[in-house]
Amino acid sequence: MPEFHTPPIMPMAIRFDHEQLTLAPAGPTLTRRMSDLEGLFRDEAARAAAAAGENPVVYTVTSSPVPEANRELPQSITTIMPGTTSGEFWMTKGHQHPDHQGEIYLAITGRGGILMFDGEQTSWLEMLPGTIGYIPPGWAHRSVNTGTEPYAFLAVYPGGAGHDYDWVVEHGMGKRAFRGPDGSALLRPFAE
Ligand SMILES: O=P(O)(O)OC[C@H]1O[C@H](O)[C@H](O)[C@@H](O)[C@@H]1O
Ligand SMILES: [Fe+2]
Repeated sequence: MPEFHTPPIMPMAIRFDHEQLTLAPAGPTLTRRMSDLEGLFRDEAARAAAAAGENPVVYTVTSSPVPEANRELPQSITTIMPGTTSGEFWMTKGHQHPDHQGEIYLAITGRGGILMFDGEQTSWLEMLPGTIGYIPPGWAHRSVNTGTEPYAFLAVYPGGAGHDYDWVVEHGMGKRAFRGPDGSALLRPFAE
């Protein structure tokens, strides 16, 4: 059998803690605060003011030890806090896979959505606990918390796909998700 790592990755069981929203054994984790999201919300001035003030945590990503390497299938739990910035729901940065490969998300808790953009079309998937969202190759993707509790999902993705954040800065995401009058998500044109 070919070996891709030193030491090789061995079969493993990964435990998901539904209360803590953690994986064990654990791999890398990251925390993204408002200061990490420059230029991504419609109201950049409001984002900058929040970053200069309390600088809240917007989301965390905790991974298993499976590496982001070709042919591996790493997993992560992303937890997005509830909130809005000038009415726009809190969200992940969003990225395109430089190597166009698909990805799946499984919603675990809370309420959210996946905004996808292929450069021409926008797609929006409602994500409730138990929903599996499929992201086809070539669709940039951003997750959004549309509820009032933390929204968490499991992602399983090809380890060699990579993360291109500049693509989203260059092309946008087609639409943005705002809190509508009744509290539910209202999609508006990206630049409106
Ligand atoms: O990378 P972001 O756009 O900030 O999204 C946060 C994370 O969401 C999911 O968990 C993906 O599988 C991760 O690869 C990604 O890093
Ligand atoms: Fe991805």
